[in-house]
Amino acid sequence: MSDSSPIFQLNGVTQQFGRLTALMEINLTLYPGERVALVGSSGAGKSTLLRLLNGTLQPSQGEIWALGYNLSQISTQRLRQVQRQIGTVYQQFHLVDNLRVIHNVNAGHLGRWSLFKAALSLLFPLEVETAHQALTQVGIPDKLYTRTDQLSGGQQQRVALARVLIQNPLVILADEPISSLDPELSREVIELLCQMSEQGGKTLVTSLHSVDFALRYYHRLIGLKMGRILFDSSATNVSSEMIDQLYKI
Ligand SMILES: Nc1ncnc2c1ncn2[C@@H]1O[C@H](COP(=O)(O)OP(=O)(O)OP(=O)(O)O)[C@@H](O)[C@H]1O
Repeated sequence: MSDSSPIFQLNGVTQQFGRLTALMEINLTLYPGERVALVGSSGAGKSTLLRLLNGTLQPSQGEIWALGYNLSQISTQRLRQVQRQIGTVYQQFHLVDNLRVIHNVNAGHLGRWSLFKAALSLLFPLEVETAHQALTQVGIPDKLYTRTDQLSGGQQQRVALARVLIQNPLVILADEPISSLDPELSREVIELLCQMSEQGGKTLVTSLHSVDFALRYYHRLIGLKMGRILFDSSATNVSSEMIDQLYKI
């Protein structure tokens, strides 16, 4: 894959859940280093699109290419290799609450570590300095040994970001990463995500309910409405009419 090859390409992708069509005939190309926000009402298909991109969902129709591979035609082993290059951050953090922070951060190594090493690290934490550095980058270095469920929501989302830093993927997908945070923490988390994308040259795709954040921090906005792409535009070209149309019932 050359630097300018698409990182994702979707050709005629439709996603059905029983009789419900969550996404309809999506054609989309995303390039390395792009910062893309997915916006649209609840149920528009944003999370479904992210699950298709990280290969946790297979499309009902169409093709998904990620990092040069057609996801429905590769071996399980190759799929795991591709997925190692795609880090996902979720609204509900997806952390193990009763473990200390260091173990949740070290989960970023899991795609590379053997089962033995992973089990050993639960008893005697490995790569402590690397975990500490990642936590320093997200602003909570002192929480290394705190139990995860003793942290605030904003701090837990930072732990999830530190885990992605450790995973060091080519792509970061973030599914409504700020919906359970207050406006100030939301801004900090979005700024951290953008910083991670910018410093590492990583592609960032984020689903967001806040159009303001999308316009302020992202290069490209994709407006999804009832499973279709209503617009796909640079942030500077998104007009208030386009936003009104997106949220109009
Ligand atoms: N596993 C599933 N089984 C059945 N229906 C599903 C499933 N996942 C999503 N859907 C449906 O697909 C549609 C799109 O859902 P999706 O979660 O992608 O929307 P969204 O834009 O992310 O919404 P929100 O902003 O509320 O998270 C919705 O109608 C949802 O109920």
